[in-house]
Amino acid sequence: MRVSFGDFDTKSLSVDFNTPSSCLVVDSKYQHDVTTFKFPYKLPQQSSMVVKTLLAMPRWLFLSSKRSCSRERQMHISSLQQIWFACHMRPTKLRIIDGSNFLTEECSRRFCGLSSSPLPAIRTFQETRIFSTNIVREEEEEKQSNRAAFRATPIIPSILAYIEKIGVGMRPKRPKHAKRKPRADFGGKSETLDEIAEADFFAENETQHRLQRLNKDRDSSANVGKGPKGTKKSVTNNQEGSKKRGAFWLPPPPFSSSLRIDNDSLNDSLKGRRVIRRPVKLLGKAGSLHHVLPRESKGLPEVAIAGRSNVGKSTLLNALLYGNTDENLSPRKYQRGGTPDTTKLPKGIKAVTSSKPGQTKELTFYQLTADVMSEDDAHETIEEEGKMSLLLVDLPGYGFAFAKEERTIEWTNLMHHYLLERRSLKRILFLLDARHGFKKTDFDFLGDLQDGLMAKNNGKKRELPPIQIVLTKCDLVQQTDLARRVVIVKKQLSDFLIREPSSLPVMLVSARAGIGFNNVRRDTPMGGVLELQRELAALVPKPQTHGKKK
Ligand SMILES: Nc1nc2c(ncn2[C@@H]2O[C@H](COP(=O)(O)OP(=O)(O)OP(=O)(O)O)[C@@H](O)[C@H]2O)c(=O)[nH]1
Ligand SMILES: [Mg+2]
Repeated sequence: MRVSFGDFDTKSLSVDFNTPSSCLVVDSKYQHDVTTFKFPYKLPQQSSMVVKTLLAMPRWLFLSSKRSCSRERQMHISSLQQIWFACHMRPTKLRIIDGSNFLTEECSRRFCGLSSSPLPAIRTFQETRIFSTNIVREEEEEKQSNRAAFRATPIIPSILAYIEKIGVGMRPKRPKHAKRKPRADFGGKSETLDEIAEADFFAENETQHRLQRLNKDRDSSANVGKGPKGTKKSVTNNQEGSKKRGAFWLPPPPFSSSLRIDNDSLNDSLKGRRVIRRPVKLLGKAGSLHHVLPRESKGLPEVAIAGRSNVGKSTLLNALLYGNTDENLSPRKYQRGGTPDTTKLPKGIKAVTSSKPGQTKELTFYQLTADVMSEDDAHETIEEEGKMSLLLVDLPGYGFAFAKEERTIEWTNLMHHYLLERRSLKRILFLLDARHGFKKTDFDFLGDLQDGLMAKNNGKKRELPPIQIVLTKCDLVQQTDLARRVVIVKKQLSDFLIREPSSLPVMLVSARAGIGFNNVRRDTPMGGVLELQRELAALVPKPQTHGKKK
């Protein structure tokens, strides 16, 4: 009996399949090729050579796969299974194993009880089957113990309170007959300090605009607008206005489209200034080391969004740039989940997202710029005082992707080069699916980066930019589980990194369009995106303002 570790591509077909084997382990990254292109479509026209090799195929086929494989992928697998049965003289057992541990010599030991010595130990089919039953049991036990360990993780009250405050994650179900909590009154007293500040901001902002309009319409000498009486009345009206809007939120510059900075908590150098956002600019794309990356600039900090394929990188990028709204939602829903940001999207400037892993195949650079203008006392813009810019970089994913292997190698090399060499890179947002946390591929990726850094260092001290963990798809996880996940992820990261991990907080987001509002909490439309915007805005250098107004 022999074990073959097959790639299933044409080259290894000739190598592996010419020697009859009893077990074949297939790497999941080739499944796409196998099932879509090679077998189902080419088989009828194939020469007898392929049929011969198929007949010589093993009795056991191990297809590695994600547990939650997509329907499309399940169909591929089942079509392969049918062909397998059709072409095989003997019944073949097909098992789908978790994609994280395969194609290693270890795999042969674990699944078939074969040694990894040059010639695998001879075992009968029967023995292998018995062994594999044990393994199924072991796997099940391992899963259960993992689940138990997760449940046993303590929930830290401050983390849970933060999660509830920003409104991400699924809230615990209300018992059937329990009383519904009264809804927050947006115009009235808000729950947190931030919300009060935001409510005041909108109320005041609108008052000022209204007064400006009034002033223009009427005679400029009229006593309208600045009197305490007039202001009071307008504020009440505006509170009703913000009530109608359904929700309010205040993205920091440069994420906001038009903002007058009156708030004391913001940087002093911006106080009394107006920030006007320009349309997002696509600075460039690069898919391999042969392509030229956009030039680095001193005052232009960069933030890279990295993570496994399909973890939600591009969706998060769009949410950061444009808010997590969806124009396709019905007007009512749009209004409810909407944001004050009315930036019109220029064509081609939104990152393409897909449920199929491997959608983004190039590093894509999006530049966000906002002009800082000074204003006179009547709130009329006078002159430009500077710019605030940030570069957000959408990276392709690692792990399984629907793409040719050469292509994935190219983009992985480029990603490593970019992350290790780029000096203006100020932060790596390391995205993890909140349902799964760290997976083996994540550690592999981080490990490769650390190795690359050590090899490059040659005695000189250079470090990776701070890595900030962002848990995505939080809308699919219970809030208590999110709190546990934060604790586990933090510990895993500090255990893994050679250096001390940065003290940056773990961010929680739910970036899917329209989601943060309807599914999560009525008064927080952003599903954690706003918090991340605030975190990133702190990286942007404030312009040196030299206006008349100080
Ligand atoms: N429920 C939910 N789904 C999300 C969220 N973020 C992303 N998704 C979905 O996840 C899928 C993948 O999203 P992408 O943004 O394309 O993922 P990616 O990491 O850019 O993937 P690649 O470009 O292939 O590396 C899409 O179907 C999104 O709608 C989220 O916060 N909640
Ligand atoms: Mg993408």
